[in-house]
Amino acid sequence: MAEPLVIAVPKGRILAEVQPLLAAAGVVPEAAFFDEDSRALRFATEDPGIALIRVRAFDVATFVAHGAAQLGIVGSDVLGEFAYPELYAPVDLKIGYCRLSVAEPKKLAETDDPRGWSHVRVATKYPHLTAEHFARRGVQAECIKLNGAMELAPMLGLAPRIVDLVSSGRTLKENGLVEVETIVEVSSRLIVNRAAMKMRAGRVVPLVEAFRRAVNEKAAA
Ligand SMILES: Nc1ncnc2c1ncn2[C@@H]1O[C@H](COP(=O)(O)OP(=O)(O)OP(=O)(O)O)[C@@H](O)[C@H]1O
Ligand SMILES: O=P(O)(O)OC[C@H]1O[C@H](OP(=O)(O)OP(=O)(O)O)[C@H](O)[C@@H]1O
Repeated sequence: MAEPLVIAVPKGRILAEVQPLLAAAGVVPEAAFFDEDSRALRFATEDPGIALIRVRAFDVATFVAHGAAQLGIVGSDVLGEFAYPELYAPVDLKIGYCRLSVAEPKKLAETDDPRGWSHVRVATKYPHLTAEHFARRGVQAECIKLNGAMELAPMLGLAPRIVDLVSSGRTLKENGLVEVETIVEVSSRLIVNRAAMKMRAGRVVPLVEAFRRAVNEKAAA
């Protein structure tokens, strides 16, 4: 029998929204998959032809781009940051809604005018998307790469501004920051390795269609 298809799923915040979608697409993982205390990383499903792996959000794209997993679920922020040509993103899963924004301390925003910026120093997990955004605006961006807790950067003098994901705005508010510019709206996507889409079309295409149907049914409900 052929090796099972591997679907890479992010652990952390999107997982709760992914679970009903997997079920609606007919992917039923073993119980340990839903157990946060499980240390396992690879999980069987009811279909011996499909396995799941649970990895960090940024690593989903890497596993799928290199063909170590054939499909994955990942935010469009991560896709934009890496821009892997090996990835095809056929379905917007309509979960994980947020936006990538520029933020700065409330006090600075009172007098600041983003239209006047010629150079900015920002702390971010997204140096490529940030540099692209500012380059389009003719602003030179100096990015300091962090992997989390960007909100600390302005108050500790690491960088006066940050570029981070915003949803409710609560994290910014609780850290004395305000949003001054939206870079891009974000949602999660189903991604597929382009070679797997061709070579294993018989298994991959029906699975992609099952996810597409699951999203449409949820939207219609
Ligand atoms: N506040 C949010 N609301 C909705 N979706 C979000 C939010 N924050 C992040 N996301 C989505 O979830 C994905 C994972 O988020 P994030 O990188 O914050 O997770 P994490 O669990 O901290 O990951 P890691 O620990 O691997 O760095 C993001 O790529 C984005 O697409
Ligand atoms: O506008 P809000 O609703 O407050 O959401 C924004 C926060 O969500 C994300 O972090 P997450 O909670 O995933 O934790 P992280 O710091 O581990 O990335 C993001 O990096 C912000 O910090």
